[in-house]
Amino acid sequence: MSARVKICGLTRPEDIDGAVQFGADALGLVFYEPSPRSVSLDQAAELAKRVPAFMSVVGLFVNPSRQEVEAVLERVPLDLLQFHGDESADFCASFGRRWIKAIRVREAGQIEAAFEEFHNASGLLVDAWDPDRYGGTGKSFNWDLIPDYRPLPIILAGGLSSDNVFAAVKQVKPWAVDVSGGVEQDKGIKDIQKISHFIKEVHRVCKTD
Ligand SMILES: O=C(O)c1ccccc1NCC(=O)[C@H](O)[C@H](O)COP(=O)(O)O
Repeated sequence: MSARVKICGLTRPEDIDGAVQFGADALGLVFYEPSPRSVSLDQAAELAKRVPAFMSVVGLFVNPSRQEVEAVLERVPLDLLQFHGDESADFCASFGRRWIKAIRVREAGQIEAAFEEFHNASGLLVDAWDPDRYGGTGKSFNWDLIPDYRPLPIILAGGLSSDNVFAAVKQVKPWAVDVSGGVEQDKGIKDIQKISHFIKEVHRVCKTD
C-alpha cells in the first residue's frame, strides 16, 4: 500500500494544476503571514476553485486567533484544518471541522504523548524541530522516534524530497507524506517536475512491496 501525498505551501495556479495532474492527494495553503508561502484570502479562494472533487484542500495555521480561522473559513472552502503551532486540542476541535495537528519532533516519547493529547484529530503530522521556525524548514528528523503503534494516522513531513521519500515510506510506512521545500525552485514557487518525480517515488514503493 502506498502513502498519500500532500503538497504544502502552494501559491500559484500553475502549481495547483501540476500537483492535481501528477496525482497529489492533498494541497496545503499557508495562512501564516511570516511564511514566504503565505497566501491572502483572495489568492486562496482562487487557488481552491481549481481543485477537483476528491482532492483535499488543507488550510495551515500557526497559533491563529479564532477570528483569523473563521475569516478564512468564510471565504475559502477548506476540507481540513492543519494546526502547526502550540494550539490546544480544544481549540483545534472548536471549528467543527476535521483537523490535523502538527508537532515538531526532537525527543523520544513526544509522539506517544501527542497521540493522547490530540486523540480527536484526523491525523498527526510529524515534522522536524527547529529553534526559530514552526515548519517548512527543509530539515528532517530521526524517523526511529516514530512508534509502530499508531492510534492516529501518521503524516510524515520534514526535509522530504524525491531523493529520500522512497526510503522514508519504506521505513516509516506513514499514512501520508507531506512536502514543501523539496518540490520547490524557490520559496513558495513549486517545480512541477520535482512534484511529478516526488509522487512517482512515493508510488514506486507499492510496486516494490
Ligand atoms: O511552509 C511553511 O513556510 C510553514 C511555515 C510555518 C509553519 C508550517 C509551514 N509549513 C508546514 C508544512 O506542512 C510543510 O510542508 C512541512 O513543514 C515540511 O516542510 P519541508 O521540510 O520544507 O518539506
